[in-house]
Amino acid sequence: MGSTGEENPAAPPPKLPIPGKRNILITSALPYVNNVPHLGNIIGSVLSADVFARFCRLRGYNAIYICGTDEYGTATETKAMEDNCSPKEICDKYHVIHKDVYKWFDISFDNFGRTSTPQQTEACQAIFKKLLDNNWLIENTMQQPYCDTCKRFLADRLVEGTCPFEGCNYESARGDQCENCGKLLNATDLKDPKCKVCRNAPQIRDTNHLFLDLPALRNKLEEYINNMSVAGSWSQNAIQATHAWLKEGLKVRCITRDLKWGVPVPLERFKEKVFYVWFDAPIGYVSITSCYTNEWEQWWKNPENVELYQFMGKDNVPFHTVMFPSTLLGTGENWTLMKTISVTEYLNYESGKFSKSKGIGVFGNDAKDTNIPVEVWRYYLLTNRPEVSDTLFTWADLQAKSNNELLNNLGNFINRVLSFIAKPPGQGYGSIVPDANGAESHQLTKTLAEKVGKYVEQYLEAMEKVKLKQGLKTAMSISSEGNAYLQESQFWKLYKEDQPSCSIVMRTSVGLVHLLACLLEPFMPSFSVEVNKQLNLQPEKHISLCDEKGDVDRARRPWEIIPAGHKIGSPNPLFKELKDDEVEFFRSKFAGSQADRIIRAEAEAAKTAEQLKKTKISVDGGGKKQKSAKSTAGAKSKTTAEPEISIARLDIRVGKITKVQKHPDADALYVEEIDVGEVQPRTVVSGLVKHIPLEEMQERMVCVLCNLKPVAMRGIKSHAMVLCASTSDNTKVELVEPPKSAKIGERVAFPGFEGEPDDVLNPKKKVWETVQVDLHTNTELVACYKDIPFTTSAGICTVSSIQSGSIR
Ligand SMILES: Nc1ncnc2c1ncn2[C@@H]1O[C@H](COP(=O)(O)OP(=O)(O)OP(=O)(O)O)[C@@H](O)[C@H]1O
Repeated sequence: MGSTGEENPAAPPPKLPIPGKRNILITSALPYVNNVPHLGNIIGSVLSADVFARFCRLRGYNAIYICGTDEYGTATETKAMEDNCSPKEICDKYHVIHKDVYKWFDISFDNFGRTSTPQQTEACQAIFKKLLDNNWLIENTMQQPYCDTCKRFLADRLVEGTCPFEGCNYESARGDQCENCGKLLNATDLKDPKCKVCRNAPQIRDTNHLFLDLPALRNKLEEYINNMSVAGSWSQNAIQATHAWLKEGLKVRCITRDLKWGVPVPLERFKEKVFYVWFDAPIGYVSITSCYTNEWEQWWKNPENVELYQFMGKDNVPFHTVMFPSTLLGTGENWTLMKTISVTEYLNYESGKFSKSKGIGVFGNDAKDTNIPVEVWRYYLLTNRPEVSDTLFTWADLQAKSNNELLNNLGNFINRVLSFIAKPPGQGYGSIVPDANGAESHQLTKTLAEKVGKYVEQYLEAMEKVKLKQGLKTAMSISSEGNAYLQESQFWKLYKEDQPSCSIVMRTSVGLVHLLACLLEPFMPSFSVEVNKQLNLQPEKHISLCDEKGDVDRARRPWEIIPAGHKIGSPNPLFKELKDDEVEFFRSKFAGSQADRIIRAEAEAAKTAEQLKKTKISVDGGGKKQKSAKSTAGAKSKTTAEPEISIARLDIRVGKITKVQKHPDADALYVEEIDVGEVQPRTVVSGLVKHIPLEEMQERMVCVLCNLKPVAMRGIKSHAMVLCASTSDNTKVELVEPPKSAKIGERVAFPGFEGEPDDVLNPKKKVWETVQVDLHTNTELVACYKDIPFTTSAGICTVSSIQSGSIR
């Protein structure tokens, strides 16, 4: 395989294994591309692997961390079909979203790639050919639903029907699994099956597929599992899940699919098929490494010198302990097989499960929007990492941990130390770290140093075994010890009564501050950067945890960590209190599904707009006719006649789309900037993605209804509406177009219906809804209100092909 050639020339050269060093290759389960990752996904894979990668780098190991989006397969094809775009477009969009979320979470990948690359095709096909040459593949005929209308075989999840299990009989069971009873299914078992796309009943047809002969590979596989699970100290949950598979008896596993979006099977008679996503996804680790360096084989075909650590949630285990190793073993090549697997159980959300498909829980982008700093998020997720059993995310727990552990313990310790040192001479040390003569014989300090030494040992032991939660807890204990030490020493009294002892306490404490910044760096890198800034230490001076450099020994003599005479920077509080009302706000904001939240947000926005309007009316006391009618005298206004409902009350203007893009959170919507003759263009959201290609929207002249009440659509406020004609069945939609030479911003006229438009149409009066009934195109393709054409200074407005359509 070659390199992508896309490497950034300014980036450091890719790391390669170094003889004699510990070379550690770290991967986290490739997140599936079709959605935004939630906090469960983040702690289950990328964040956990990131902590370990950062720890390895601190230890001076030669480590790289590889991940990327898993892009092929049915789920992407289905999502693309739903969104009326290509699978590639779905992948491009979500790859960027994933990348941004992980960037915000400070995930330190050496390469975050993707699986839809030529390198992936090359890697998969090469491995496949080896398996074929070595006779580990079997061809079998399967029966699969085929849709005559859609002219294709249907993936299991594209078939819906009644669950065949007695007592369930759920009518919308998916071909791969029944959501109601949770049982795994074969699409052919469903009663009354239907194609999910066209709702026709599929037929069952024969189709040939290739299978990996796992039973024949069993001996090789078991030898690997037995040796490596001990050598790599696999976690109990990984061992259990693997043995459950072995116990069920290894069966041949199908590695091909009748799909288009995937790596093509390089055999003439299979040329219409692609590899199954679980065959190709783990090979993604290899191909993404090959995009990082041409010398990828030094990492992947070098088991003597490289240790492979893989991180994932529990549902991914058998694919990494059985399927992927069997695939690699079957090639007969000298692959670096997984040494250690770190598996999480599930993080659940408040009272239920995180769900991508149902949109339940807090998602990567939501975390950012809360303004709770990333270090708090990382800390909370890691203290709550589901290492041995499922754990629960609750807002109350996040608040308690943030306030009690980060603010009151860690933040408090650091701030007390640095603020005291920063005080002017006479009250403190004028920011200069004092000396610590006699620290070895200062009893309180000696006792503290012994405890800290032990904690550091325990921290290292836990982290080496990937017991991340334990590592974090141990590091935090050092902060508690620090607080107790400060308290016991009564340093504020010592300052007045025993200056040498006070200096010892302060220099030891500032050493602990630096040690904490180091030990906690894998968990909260942004916190460590800030502490080092407040300590006025350059990042390169950061203490490492290398045995060779003697750093671990130094941790046992904390007064030696920061030299006397060093000038610290300005101390600032590191954490903020999370208040009850904030937490309550988040809890209700993120309750229910994402869809519920959008509805709630829109209702909220409408309410606020209504209130604002009322406020404005009473403040400026009139001017325009609508306002004055209401504001002149409360009771009187009730009797004022509502102006007659006609097109004259609508403010339809000629506009030009100056910019258009897809809505970041809604696949059916565009977000446009439209010039309607005002100082600023208006932002308008339109549901036209399925009907008009993006490039055809660009620079188009349009008719824009400008006095609808602004409304938020999936988080973006739309300040007008683009008028379109549609056929009665809504299958075709076209823009209502003014003549090219019409003036941007001019009001579209309807001769005979003159008059000033309403400032803003009151939704309660249903003006728009009433007028809309009479908006249509005629047989000449002219846009009309009743039978009066939409008229501009340059002529009438038309549509391109829809006759007698309705306009809205
Ligand atoms: N609630 C959770 N807690 C911890 N880890 C999780 C949770 N949900 C998923 N994971 C893990 O997150 C990683 C990435 O998941 P992935 O993107 O494949 O999607 P998924 O949530 O498993 O859903 P799907 O496979 O339906 O797309 C996997 O290793 C998975 O095991």
